[in-house]
Amino acid sequence: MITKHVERSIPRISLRDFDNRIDDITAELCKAAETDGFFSLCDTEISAEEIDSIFETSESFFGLPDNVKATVPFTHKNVGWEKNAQVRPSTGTADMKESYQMQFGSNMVDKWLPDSALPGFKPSAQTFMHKAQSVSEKLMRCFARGLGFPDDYFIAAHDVSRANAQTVLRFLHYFALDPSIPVPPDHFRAGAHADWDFLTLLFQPAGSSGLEICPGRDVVTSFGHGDSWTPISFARGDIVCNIGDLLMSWSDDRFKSTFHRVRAPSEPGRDWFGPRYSIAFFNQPCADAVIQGPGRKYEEVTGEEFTRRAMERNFAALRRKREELEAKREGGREAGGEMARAVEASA
Ligand SMILES: O=C(O)CCC(=O)C(=O)O
Ligand SMILES: [Fe+2]
Repeated sequence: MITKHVERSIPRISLRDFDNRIDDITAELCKAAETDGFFSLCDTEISAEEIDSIFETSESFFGLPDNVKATVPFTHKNVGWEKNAQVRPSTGTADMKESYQMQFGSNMVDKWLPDSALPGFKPSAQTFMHKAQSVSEKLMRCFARGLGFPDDYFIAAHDVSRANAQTVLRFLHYFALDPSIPVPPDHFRAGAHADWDFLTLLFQPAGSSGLEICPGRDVVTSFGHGDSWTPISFARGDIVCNIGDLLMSWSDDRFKSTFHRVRAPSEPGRDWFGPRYSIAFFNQPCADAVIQGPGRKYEEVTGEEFTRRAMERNFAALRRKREELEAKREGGREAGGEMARAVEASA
């Protein structure tokens, strides 16, 4: 599919003087959530230097040999390391990346490398997770207010001090590509998807390009997206945030969980072909959190059930995509056969 690029700008929201400005910030956040579902944050408690430093930590992890990273493999508890293994239903092909996911709770047992493998890694990752959680809790307070819930309603549902917390910090490394070898059009660094968490915080070194968004989704139960994409750039030290399917559902579809992707570089001279690093913090509900919007549009579900259904929808969409690709390949083989017969007949 040919990409149509559309200029849009996402709002930049300052968290300066948060306690005194909470109502103004709430209004800005809700407006952003109701439109494109993406916004960037500045003046947070995470400094640009802290973001630089966590990228050094992430690069040191990815610099380890694969056989060391493979000692903490990805599991269905949504933690651990994977490489070339995440297939998106939108593409049917694996993202060109590796990633390592960490959590706060008991799912991380045996999923941290020993300190001798990467001295200081675990405490620096955990310190950063707590800072990202603290920024997230400010946003949760505002979104609760905006929806008419008590201020600490979403914070309690995402309590990372509980053993059944599911919130994730994800380090991502998209591989360097050779500019002389064109990437097929259906291959992406990260294929189009919507996040199924409550709210995602994204960090990038300034100047890394590739992230694109495609707003326009009306209901959380639909899987499709349009074809008008907008590139998003990051100012140094800013955090780009997006609403996930869980908050879209919890707001009765008022706040939008928007499709996004990371395009592969395609034009030497314009695009960056070197490695790309990013960090995502996914706010996931505790397994026993009870989820229902103020207007009760969707039936009440637990955090565990919501996640299970989101994964099921994802796998069903992936199955459909695989069948579609298989049918195309069969069609291609048959058309190829017809062509061969036609050539034979005309020879
Ligand atoms: O790397 C990025 O910029 C985006 C990553 C992302 O969307 C994800 O992992 O869900
Ligand atoms: Fe995402």
